[in-house]
Amino acid sequence: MTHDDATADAVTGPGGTPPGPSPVRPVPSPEDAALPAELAPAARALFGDRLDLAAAYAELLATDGVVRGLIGPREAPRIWDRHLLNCAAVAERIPEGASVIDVGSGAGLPGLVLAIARPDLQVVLVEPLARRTSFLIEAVQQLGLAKTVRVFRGRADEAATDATGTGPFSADVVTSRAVAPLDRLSGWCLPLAVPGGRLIALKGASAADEVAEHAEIIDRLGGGEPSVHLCGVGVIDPPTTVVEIVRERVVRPPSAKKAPKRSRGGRKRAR
Ligand SMILES: C[S@@+](CC[C@H](N)C(=O)[O-])C[C@H]1O[C@@H](n2cnc3c(N)ncnc32)[C@H](O)[C@@H]1O
Repeated sequence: MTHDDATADAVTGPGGTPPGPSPVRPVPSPEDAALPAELAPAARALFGDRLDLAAAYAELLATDGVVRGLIGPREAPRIWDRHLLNCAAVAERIPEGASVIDVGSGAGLPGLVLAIARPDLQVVLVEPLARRTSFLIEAVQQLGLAKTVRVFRGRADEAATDATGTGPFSADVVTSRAVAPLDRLSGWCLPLAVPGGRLIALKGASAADEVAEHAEIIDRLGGGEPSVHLCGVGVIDPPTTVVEIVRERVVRPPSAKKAPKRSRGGRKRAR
């Protein structure tokens, strides 16, 4: 069967698309990732001498990332402002030389962006979906970031325990963007922070409302009082809003609490 035959079948066969103009699917192009002139000062301020590396990542996202369905085709022209700059601004909240775990990295946001902007950081990207971790592993290789970035395939709770045999992971800072509401996110991320370490959750306009709604459960999870900060003020517009929660107390999740001891016969031991 020739290519033309296949096309004809698809159009005219039972259940096929009726004849007419076929939907136009945008073809990803490296030009979509070009840094807009008006954003160049912010990009230079946030990436410094790593701007070329950021540009290489932007191109990967706009081409391979779109083809592999990791970001929508309409996102490609907005990669710099909505993704790279928005994420890079958060670097100002992370101490020099810190270890970072990014939960639910997707295509590397914000974890890979932070690793690009800050070569002093050691970053672990936590992501359960194979299609996404394949992209991340290839991106880390292509961008030459293997010395500072690791990719862990699994959920946050698996990274925090030894569930896969490669953990447990912990870090000074745990980042996350667009993964879950603050209560669930705290339950996943606080166990990954070292005591005294912090969760930095990238949130939009909902930040203050989420804090008010979930402060009590965050306290029960061992988190301190959440604080809201703006990152990149005077550099990007709008600045990035983050919620920070320090892991003040180590609270074991209910699943990790000891089961009641059983006698050899399998019955609960009498007290
Ligand atoms: C909406 S995407 C956001 C991706 C990226 N952070 C961004 O801002 O573009 C949410 C991501 O969280 C991941 N995810 C969902 N549940 C998770 C969990 N329990 N632990 C780690 N990642 C999770 C999903 O696989 C998905 O890649």
